[in-house]
Amino acid sequence: RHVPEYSPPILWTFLGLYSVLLTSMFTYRTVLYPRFFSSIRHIPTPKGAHWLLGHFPEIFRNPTGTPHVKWVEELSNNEGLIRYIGLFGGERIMPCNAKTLSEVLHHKSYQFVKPPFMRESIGNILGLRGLLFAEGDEHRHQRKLLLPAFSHSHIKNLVPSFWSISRDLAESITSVVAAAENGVPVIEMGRWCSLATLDIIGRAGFGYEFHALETGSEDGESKNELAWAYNAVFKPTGWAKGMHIARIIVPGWFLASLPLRRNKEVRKASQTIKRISVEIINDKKLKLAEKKSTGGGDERDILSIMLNSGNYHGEDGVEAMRDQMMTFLTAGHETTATAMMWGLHLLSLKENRHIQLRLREEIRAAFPQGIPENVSFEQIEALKYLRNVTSEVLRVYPPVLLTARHAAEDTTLGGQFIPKGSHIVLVPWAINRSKELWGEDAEVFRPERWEEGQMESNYSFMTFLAGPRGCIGNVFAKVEYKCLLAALIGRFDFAEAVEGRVVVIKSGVTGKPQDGIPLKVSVVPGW
Ligand code: HEM
Repeated sequence: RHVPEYSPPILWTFLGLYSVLLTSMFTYRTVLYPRFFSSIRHIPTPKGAHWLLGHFPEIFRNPTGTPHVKWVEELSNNEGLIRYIGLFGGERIMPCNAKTLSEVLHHKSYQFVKPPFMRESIGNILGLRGLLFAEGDEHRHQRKLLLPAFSHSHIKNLVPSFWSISRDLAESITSVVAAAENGVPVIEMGRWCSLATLDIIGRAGFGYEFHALETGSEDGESKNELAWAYNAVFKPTGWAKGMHIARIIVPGWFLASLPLRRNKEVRKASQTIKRISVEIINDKKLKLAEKKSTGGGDERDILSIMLNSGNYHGEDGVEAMRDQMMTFLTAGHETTATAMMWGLHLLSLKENRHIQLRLREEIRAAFPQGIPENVSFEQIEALKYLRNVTSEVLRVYPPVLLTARHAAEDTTLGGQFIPKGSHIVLVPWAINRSKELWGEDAEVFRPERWEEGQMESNYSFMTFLAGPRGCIGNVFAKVEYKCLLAALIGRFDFAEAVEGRVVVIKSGVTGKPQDGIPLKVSVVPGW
């Protein structure tokens, strides 16, 4: 006022003050708060966090989950919680003993909810109104309704479907091997496994035939629209990681609206999955009406249960059922296909050759007449080595490497105060490979450990998580997996296409091997 020639215009004053304020806030949030003020700063934190980028560079450089395995080891006296720092001071809490895991997964499972970023990133594919994203009473209600589709007695009835598709898979691969002109062919098995698990969830989950295997060409490509859509979404690319980082700075809705090729692909895939889900619902309605008119029986697949419950009315009901179908289609097929990829990879390694041979011996001894037309639940369950191999693959390579939760209210974990809004990271990969829980050879693929009853508690094996929000398809998946593996290992020998190839995990919704699983496949005569 007194010396106007030295006073900046009001706009500059405002912008200057605003910049000072923003810089102070940013410095406080990213540098000062996590070090000096955060109420969770005393939780053991791995060394080496960058002042601005936290542990992010280490997470970014390494395959998903591997820094977490190291931290669990380094901070072994951590009282069940480890804190690490993401980009710009974002704190993450990782529960890592039975007590804290049981609190998050069991006793307080509705206080630790699915975080908003998960809805934004995968909701469009996994169905926002389905079981995976439902919370509180809505979740309890949906889970109770759907449980009969996963009861022991129902899973037993599904074994013939699991087996017949496993046989179809073996026959398809046999044709590819037979058509090969130059010796032992190299086949990318991942695509084939994905087609088989899609057919299984179609038939066993919804009473619907996708015919994905039938339309598979020699390289495992399928003309099936749904198989295409899932392949587009789940193919392991660096994109998922890139989007994850970008989401820290830019809102998810904005990223999704950018005119990028990947966004267009995902949008098209999501529309295809939605359209086909509605077609299946309409088809099922007709079938159920026909059955009712002929006095037909009580169907227990996921879709029939929903339709018969009387809970889903009108257009809104169709939308809710469609989302549920998307949840089961996605959660129930890519996970098992990923586990199959790792299983075949592990068994094809030279150092695991004896395991593959012993497994084949067990399968052939149980079915000496050759690949059977049908098998029963009891026959599959009687194969003890198959059970050990399956459990060990699922331990060493859990398809869901890590997942997240968000504290919906102020709460505690292991006696430590956890403020509302805290980010929780659950890392099956790190728990399943913890030396404290599994011994010095935790990283080694050794099926025999399951005979020794080595599992310390239900919280040592986190592949399916646990508690009310653990995988509802746990038993379904294990039996399905055993059928697929038995049919393939019974008939074929698998060897690495390139001996000693380093297989890198690419993490998307599931942690898949980058570049798939190309294997030398040959038929072992006599089965
Ligand atoms: C090897 C195969 C499988 C693995 C490793 C697996 C793993 C998991 C994991 C880790 C979760 C918890 C995710 C989270 O809360 O963040 C989950 C949830 C779920 N899974 Fe699976 N899954 C498999 C197969 C299946 C199958 C075959 C089905 C269905 C037929 C299925 C259906 C579901 C559903 C509906 C949920 C949500 C449960 C809830 O929130 O109540 N999964 N699965």
